[in-house]
Amino acid sequence: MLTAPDRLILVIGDPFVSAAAMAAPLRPLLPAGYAVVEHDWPIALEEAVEVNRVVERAGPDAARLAPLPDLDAERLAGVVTGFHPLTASTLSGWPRLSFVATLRAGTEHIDDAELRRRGVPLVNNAGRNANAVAEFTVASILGHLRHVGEGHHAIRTGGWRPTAPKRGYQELSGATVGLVGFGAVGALVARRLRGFETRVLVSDPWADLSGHAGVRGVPLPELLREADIVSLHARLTPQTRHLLGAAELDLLAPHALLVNTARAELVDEEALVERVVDGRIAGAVLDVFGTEPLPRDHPLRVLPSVSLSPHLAGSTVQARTRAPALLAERIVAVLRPSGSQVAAPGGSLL
Ligand SMILES: NC(=O)C1=CN([C@@H]2O[C@H](COP(=O)(O)OP(=O)(O)OC[C@H]3O[C@@H](n4cnc5c(N)ncnc54)[C@H](O)[C@@H]3O)[C@@H](O)[C@H]2O)C=CC1
Ligand SMILES: O=C(O)C(=O)COP(=O)(O)O
Repeated sequence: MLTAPDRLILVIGDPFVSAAAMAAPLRPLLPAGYAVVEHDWPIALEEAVEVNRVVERAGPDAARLAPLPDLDAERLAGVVTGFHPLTASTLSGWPRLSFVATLRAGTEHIDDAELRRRGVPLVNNAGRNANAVAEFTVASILGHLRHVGEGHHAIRTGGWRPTAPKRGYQELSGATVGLVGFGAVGALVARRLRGFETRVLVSDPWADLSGHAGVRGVPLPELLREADIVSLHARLTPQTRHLLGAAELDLLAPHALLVNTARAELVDEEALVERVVDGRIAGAVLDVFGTEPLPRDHPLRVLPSVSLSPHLAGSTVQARTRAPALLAERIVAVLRPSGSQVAAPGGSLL
């Protein structure tokens, strides 16, 4: 006889990945007695991005939230969200949660203090698009050094070779690259760089560098002084905001290139612009900005020594396809009975 499932899992999709795509790999892995309720976040991509920027800066309570379905809270065992924020007040209406999960690696959009207090594990999706970001980082460094964008633009606008670049066309091989942050993305960037015969310096107070051949851990000031290319891969937290302020930027060599595919607020953007304008820093490669989309009259738009991309580093077909399956495995590990991998109470599994 068929009985109604007594435990529900709410899956909240977003404009990047639908609830159906998120739920598909999870459903067949769930133990008996669980049912999935799919709910799409009915807002446009632009607004979703804006809500998430607000959340990353100010925490989930600052977001404008779309209403979630009215479910029997006593039966709600888990919630899976993409970028949709989950505030303390939303979570407090669900007293029987066994887990909360997000398709993202970052968990800024979830009030984890509330979960920690209740001992509910928060499952995140570390590394879901790390390869996408790592490849993009290396590609945009190479593109910048060889002026690929300018060449393309020159041909598109009826010309041929672009105006000769000030420092000529540079090779990556032989350069000293400094990675600030050595988590999922930073470690992969180091691996991808190995084939280019670069010297790699790392500054990350918490990373274990053993097992990573060819990288040397150094204090941040040393990295900033020595690197030809500094690439940022730390997460944005209150502690890492303006990790590179004016004083740190002044340690960079005059020929140095600053690369940021992580978060704009890791750097004092105004101080960076000033230094690129007056030539104290040779150039920058930026995928992330204090305001996105970048305002039309922003000085970065016209600086010749800066290569820009519209927050694209993590967006690949492979990353989006891989993420729901990767997360489903991680959720099921939390739901499994004792003896299997279980997150620390209130902690993140990964
Ligand atoms: N542009 C894009 O499309 C995307 C950007 N990102 C960004 O890429 C960055 C890296 O992401 P993941 O590698 O997944 O993060 P992760 O959490 O795996 O690694 C971050 C690392 O930063 C380190 N860290 C913390 N404080 C530090 C400090 N003061 N100095 C140096 N290192 C410090 C941590 O120890 C950790 O190893 C994040 O900012 C993330 O938001 C991620 C995905 C897409
Ligand atoms: O910055 C982006 O575009 C991201 O995709 C961040 O996602 P994450 O939290 O690293 O999974």
